[in-house]
Amino acid sequence: MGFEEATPIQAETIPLSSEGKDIIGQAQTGTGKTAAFGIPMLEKIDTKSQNIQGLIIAPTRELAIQVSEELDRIGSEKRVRVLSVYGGQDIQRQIRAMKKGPHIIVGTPGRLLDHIKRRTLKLDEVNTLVLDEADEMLNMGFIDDIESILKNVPDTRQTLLFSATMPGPIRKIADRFMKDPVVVKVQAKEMTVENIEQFFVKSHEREKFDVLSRLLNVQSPELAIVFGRTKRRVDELARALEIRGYMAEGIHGDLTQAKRMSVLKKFKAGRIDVLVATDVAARGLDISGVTHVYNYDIPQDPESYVHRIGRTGRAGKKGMAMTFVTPREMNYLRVVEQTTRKKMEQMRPPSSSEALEGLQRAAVDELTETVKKNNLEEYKVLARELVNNGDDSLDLIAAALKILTKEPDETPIDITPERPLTSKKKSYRKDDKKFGNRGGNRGGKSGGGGKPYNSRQRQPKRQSRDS
Ligand SMILES: Nc1ncnc2c1ncn2[C@@H]1O[C@H](COP(=O)(O)OP(=O)(O)OP(=O)(O)O)[C@@H](O)[C@H]1O
Ligand SMILES: [Mg+2]
Repeated sequence: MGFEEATPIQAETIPLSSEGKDIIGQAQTGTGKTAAFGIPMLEKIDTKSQNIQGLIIAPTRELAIQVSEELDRIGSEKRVRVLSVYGGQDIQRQIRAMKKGPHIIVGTPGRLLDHIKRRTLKLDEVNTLVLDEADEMLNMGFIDDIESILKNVPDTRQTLLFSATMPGPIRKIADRFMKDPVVVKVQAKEMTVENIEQFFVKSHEREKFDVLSRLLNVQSPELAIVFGRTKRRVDELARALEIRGYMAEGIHGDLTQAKRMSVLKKFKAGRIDVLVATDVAARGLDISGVTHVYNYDIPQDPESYVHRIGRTGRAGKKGMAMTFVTPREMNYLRVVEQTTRKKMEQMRPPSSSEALEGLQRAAVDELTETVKKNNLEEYKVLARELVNNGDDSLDLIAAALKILTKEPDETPIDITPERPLTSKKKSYRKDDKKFGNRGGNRGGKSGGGGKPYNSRQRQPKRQSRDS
């Protein structure tokens, strides 16, 4: 796969895992945790057997698919069969695939449980279990589902639990499902990746969209993800960006699975370059070329921040993260900073002339790229004619640039305002019930906030992304 050396989390956990130990593994986003649990699991598989020997549970469908693809690649020489099962896909098709004797199953909790109830999934030969993004599954209220699934997995199994964040309540999972786990925490000064430059942009709710447009124009990301708080937000933003001429589409849990997959596919192929998403895309997704992450709405908890911005700056690459914060949410920003132990630098919103300049620079880049490609023969005759006609070549280039420049589109856009997150002081302790607001039927409403960890236990189920 072109890997030259093990990443620290791989170097530390693979030997332990091969000895059969239960492991809680924590390391920053994009540092190869998938292979860290995947390689020893693949090593153990007996390919002569037709039984399922490895089970991986992941919080979202797209992540389940991605993990199964990565394991498939690593295990292809050995001919290990890996199958993903998740909600929104035809269950009969999954049942047929199950009959081909996969060695490893990667699934989302809801669908795994469904198969267990239908008796189409036999887990009694599973010797390795992985909970990827374990803390998120706890947030989403999947712990009872996981418990039910694990009743079907032998107690003698090895259990591995991985995430970039391990908030306190994760202990609950460890106590319930693991045996003397070794905690491996890759030591890092900050919880976020150093290669990601982190900024915040102070902006009033009603100005956010123009600020976003200008930032996109100035920064010209290769691929960008814009995170919004709710599904409605994502729909509105994606449409508004399209109106302004960006190639953008939204992804969230209310779309059909076919749509979710096609949007993601287009994004990976660069046929859209802005993906607007709810937290459904915050965890685990590994998409190369994502250079910028914009938190259009500040995330509701610090872990979500860590994972969202971790969609860029992966495997040693550089990235940039911009978090929009309304004046009333400044408090909240500090809570995030305290958790990540990293200060965000304030960025001034670009002016419209800076935005224009950004677009002009993009035109210059396009022009010089085209010169580099050097297949201009067919145009040189005309070019020579133009120059010989006496027009100044500087004027000619300037005209070409003017035509190439996609001038800023300032079409007025109407985005439904979101209420700001309540400040730490207001919501924490005095009125802890507010945390219950998280989730809601739009996939995470505003409200809630404050202290990140200990308030979690009382939260009701966040809306399922898995159904
Ligand atoms: N040893 C390695 N050397 C180089 N690249 C690697 C190595 N191991 C994994 N990678 C690549 O690094 C990228 C990130 O890996 P992966 O998705 O497993 O990260 P992660 O730690 O699970 O991140 P997240 O916390 O966001 O889920 C992937 O493209 C993966 O193929
Ligand atoms: Mg991962």
